[in-house]
Amino acid sequence: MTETALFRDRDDGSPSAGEPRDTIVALSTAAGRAAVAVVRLSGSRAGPALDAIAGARPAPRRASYRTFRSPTGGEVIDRGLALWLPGPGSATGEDIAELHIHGGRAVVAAALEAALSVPGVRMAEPGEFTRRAFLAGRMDLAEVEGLADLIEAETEAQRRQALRQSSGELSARVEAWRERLIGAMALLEAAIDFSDEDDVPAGLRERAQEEIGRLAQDLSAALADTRAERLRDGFRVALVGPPNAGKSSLLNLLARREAAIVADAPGTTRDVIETHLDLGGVPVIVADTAGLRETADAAEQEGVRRSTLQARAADLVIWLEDAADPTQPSIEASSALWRVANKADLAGAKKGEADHLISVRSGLGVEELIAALTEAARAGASGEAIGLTRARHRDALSAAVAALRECLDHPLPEELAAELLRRAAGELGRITGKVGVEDVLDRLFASFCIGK
Ligand SMILES: Nc1nc2c(c(=O)[nH]1)N(C=O)[C@@H](CNc1ccc(C(=O)N[C@@H](CCC(=O)O)C(=O)O)cc1)CN2
Ligand SMILES: Nc1nc2c(ncn2[C@@H]2O[C@H](COP(=O)(O)OP(=O)(O)OP(=O)(O)O)[C@@H](O)[C@H]2O)c(=O)[nH]1
Ligand SMILES: [Mg+2]
Repeated sequence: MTETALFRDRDDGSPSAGEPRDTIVALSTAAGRAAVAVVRLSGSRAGPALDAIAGARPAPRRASYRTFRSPTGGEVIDRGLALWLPGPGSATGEDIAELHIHGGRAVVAAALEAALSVPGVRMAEPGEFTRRAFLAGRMDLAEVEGLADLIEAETEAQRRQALRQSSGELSARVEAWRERLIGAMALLEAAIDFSDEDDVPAGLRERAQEEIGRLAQDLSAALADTRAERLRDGFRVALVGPPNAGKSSLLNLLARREAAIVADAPGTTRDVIETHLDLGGVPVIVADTAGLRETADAAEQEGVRRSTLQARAADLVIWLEDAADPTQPSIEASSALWRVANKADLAGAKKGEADHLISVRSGLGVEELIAALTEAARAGASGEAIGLTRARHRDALSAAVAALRECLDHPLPEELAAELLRRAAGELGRITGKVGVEDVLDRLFASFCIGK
């Protein structure tokens, strides 16, 4: 039997409850009726459980067709494929057993019950398989986050980014920065060591300072590039403008369904209505909002307030106006704003100062608008280098940059400068989870599905 090096069992052979060395089991495929379901076990009892349920362990990493039986009553539960993936070369680093069964609710329940009847096996908590992979050193924190994003990915560009992060690309980039920091620290320490002597190698301190300057620049550039985070969270577009311009009609056209109520009367929309699009692999969140106007109606006032908030939070504001009745944008947009004139089909319609002239009714100009939106979303949400995908990464990097700037802004003694570099290196270490991250871990793993 394989014991993992990390968690040894008690003398009586049974692991104690609540400790990581418990063997865990969960349904790893989605809950509910399905063609096939996978029940997965990880830990030192995974092998004995497989023996008890499937008769014997198949050869490692070879699917084998078995009859699965209840270890207590011997009743046949189902016939399916068994997998035996001994540690440490498994996803969790521990012994893993998998039962690939038919995905009916009762079959899954019986298979879980069979696994739980084996001593030392308990239900897994959300993310616990992945937590074990992290604890076994098989994945670092940024990779785990990438894996969480991979499971959440809804578009191609998101999937590619998450796969790259889960494969260690962000970690490697952060690690390269950290190594350069350590290099600069070594220069400073050499300067300290030589400071009592006459033959101080020339320019140690200067070389360190130059490298700190370059690092501060590179880290600041990475911090300023928000594209990866936008790809993860979605590129936000707000439809705002005067009442009755056709904002809800445009939203419905983009969503290809009647998501928002359209009516002849101005002031129809009050709540913000969001729809999720996939434009060229980038997730785009389009928000329809209440038409902007002075009003005595309290609900509509609140709608107008929410419109302005949406405009402020958006990566792109589409100011939709009636082509026969142009209105200057009266909104504060923190990013790009396009003027789009709608109802080109009506007499008296002019493009005027608008960037686009469209008709939701006839479809005129809509294709071009969607092409422009796709381009904007692509430009705003995907880059070549793997970027920071979470606020957590940004916070750590900002703190590192602040420490470096302090080094650059004041002529500090080497000892103090080295201390600041150590702090910066520690901040970078938080991204990959080398440094104090317990609270982060609990939150992150709780966000996983059970069985992952
Ligand atoms: N059925 C099934 N499919 C799955 C998973 C799983 O756990 N079960 N995974 C769950 O996440 C992913 C695959 N993850 C895996 C990660 C490592 C190893 C593994 O055994 N690695 C060894 C040996 C590699 C080899 O021999 O080629 C190693 O890296 O040393 C297997 C699966 C996606 N698909
Ligand atoms: N002729 C014409 N009418 C349109 C066009 N687009 C929308 N409409 C009509 O304009 C009216 C208002 O459309 P909505 O989509 O509800 O306008 P809105 O901007 O969401 O209005 P509020 O929610 O009140 O701010 C409806 O009667 C639509 O059918 C268009 O391209 N041409
Ligand atoms: Mg509307």
